[in-house]
Amino acid sequence: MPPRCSPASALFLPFLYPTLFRSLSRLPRAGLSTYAPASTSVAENGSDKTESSIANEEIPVSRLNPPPPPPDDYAISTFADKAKITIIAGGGGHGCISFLREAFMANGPANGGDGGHGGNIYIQAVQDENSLHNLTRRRILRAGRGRTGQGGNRGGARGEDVIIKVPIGTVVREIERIDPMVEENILYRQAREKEREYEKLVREAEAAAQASEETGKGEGEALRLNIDLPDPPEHPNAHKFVLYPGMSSGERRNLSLPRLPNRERLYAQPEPPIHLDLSVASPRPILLAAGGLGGLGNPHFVSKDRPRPLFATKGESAVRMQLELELKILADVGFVGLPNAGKSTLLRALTRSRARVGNWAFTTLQPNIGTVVLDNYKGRPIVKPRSSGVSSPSHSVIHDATLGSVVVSRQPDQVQMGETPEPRKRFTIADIPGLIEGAHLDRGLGIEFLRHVERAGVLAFVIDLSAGDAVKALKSLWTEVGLYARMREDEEREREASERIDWEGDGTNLKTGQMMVADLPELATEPTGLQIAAKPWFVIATKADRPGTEENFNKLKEYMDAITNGEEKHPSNVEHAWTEDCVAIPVSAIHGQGVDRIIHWTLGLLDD
Ligand SMILES: Nc1nc2c(ncn2[C@@H]2O[C@H](COP(=O)(O)OP(=O)(O)OP(=O)(O)O)[C@@H](O)[C@H]2O)c(=O)[nH]1
Ligand SMILES: [Mg+2]
Repeated sequence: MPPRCSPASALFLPFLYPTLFRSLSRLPRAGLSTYAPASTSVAENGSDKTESSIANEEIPVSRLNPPPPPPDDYAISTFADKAKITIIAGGGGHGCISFLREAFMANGPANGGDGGHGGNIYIQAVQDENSLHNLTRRRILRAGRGRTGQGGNRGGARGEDVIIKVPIGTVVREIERIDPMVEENILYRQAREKEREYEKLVREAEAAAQASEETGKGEGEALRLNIDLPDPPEHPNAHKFVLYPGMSSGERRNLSLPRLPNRERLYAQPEPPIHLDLSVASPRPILLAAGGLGGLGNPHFVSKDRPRPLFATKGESAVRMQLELELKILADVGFVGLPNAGKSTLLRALTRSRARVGNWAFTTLQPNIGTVVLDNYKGRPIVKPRSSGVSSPSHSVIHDATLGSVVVSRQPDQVQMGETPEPRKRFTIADIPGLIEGAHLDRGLGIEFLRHVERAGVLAFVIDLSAGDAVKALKSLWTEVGLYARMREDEEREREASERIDWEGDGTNLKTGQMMVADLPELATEPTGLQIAAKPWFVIATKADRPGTEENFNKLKEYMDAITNGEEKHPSNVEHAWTEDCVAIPVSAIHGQGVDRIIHWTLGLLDD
């Protein structure tokens, strides 16, 4: 692998505004070590090349300045961050009707096996997955059905379980559920009601006949025979039985079905609506849909009066659910920037990422994640917690060419024992496709990708100093981010409102169609946009190696200072947004310069 930053590249680096760093008090002195202060200013060089489209022809090809990907590069892996799937748990297998038959034993005892239970559907967040594209292709996932029981008391096999593996950061929402057991329970209650009414009528007729006999009118028998009763209602559970196919019509007429035993599902079906935020790897799969119970074989119904039951029960039908999955990548830092600003180059400079880089807009079409390794994989503690004030100067930042990553390390003799909390060993960065002005109107690639930085602890706005007014660029980026935050808050409120609506009763009252709104606290009235604007943020002013960028940086720095001092409003115009310590850090990602500052500054913000 070529070195991250070739020694020759320093020759091309006239300066990175050394005088401006003094105000960045958070930054350790050691962190400044990779900067090569220069005595000449590029502005003085009088170069008028300030367009972002300037090709980096004079910079040697390296890991940070890779040759452009071929136009027919099909190596881009598929990525999906949204999926709608239907899951169908396995139904239970039917119970078996069978009798032992042996030589000299034509009519042996009942020996039908029970049906197998249906398979369950689980979900699990795992490290190895990073996209939902597999699920978007499958759409319907079914667990295995339980097998029917067999003669000779052999139970049916259990249906196979399905485990849906999703990336960490997936949010699962239930949209619709059809649980046949709930419907069956409602029908059962209605059928029982009818049965009770019928039993009452019979009892009343019996009492009238009894009374007539007692008064000596002798009409009791006649009355009993002439009772004008409706046809007896069907057994409430009749549909749950499988009948012996060889049953004679006489046997069918005299068949009296028993009450079914109360059976609990093997695994408790989670209450609706399911809402999971899988923000950490799940140690065990989480149950989404429980399989149906297997039916009972005919030996379960043997009694003194019924030695040869000619029926068994059917397996339970299983739950079907529609789920919406949304992947919101969980990175510690989110890069937000205009297209071609240099985000992916910066990600390469900070991590071992192989993100695509190209001198045109929308090179990145899907999020890239990189990990900044801080402990050289040796578990050495490295960074003091922020509460101790300014970052310790005892840390040094080096570019580890062998690891290809930036490593921040502390001298072993300076490791202090008993430090709490445990120092961070790595952090992750999400690089998303560029945002353009009007992205909220679906211009460019839209603002949907912002969901991958929505949950980041820190936002880093990557601004190309050679592409015109940096302050304007920052403002327009924040406008898009602010609009996105409001849109998300609106969506969240709508979802919450719809979850509060409950149909009255258990469904028996559906005629009235009355809605009840649960007695919950009032919903917030207006979206504030604070969800994102309250996050700590800073600006990474990149391509600082290009000539004529210092003035632009100066203006940006002034603007950032004004925000910190309260002279300027937060660029998103959101009230109470984070304006504590707004800085702009100039870097030259292509030369790997300034990236150590980003690491230190980020660590400071993350540990806050
Ligand atoms: N001179 C110079 N060029 C840079 C620097 N950083 C990036 N570039 C160049 O800028 C161009 C765009 O870089 P990318 O990293 O692909 O930009 P991006 O922001 O990821 O672009 P999109 O993915 O399209 O949003 C490439 O030609 C890089 O070589 C830098 O610090 N200095
Ligand atoms: Mg990119």
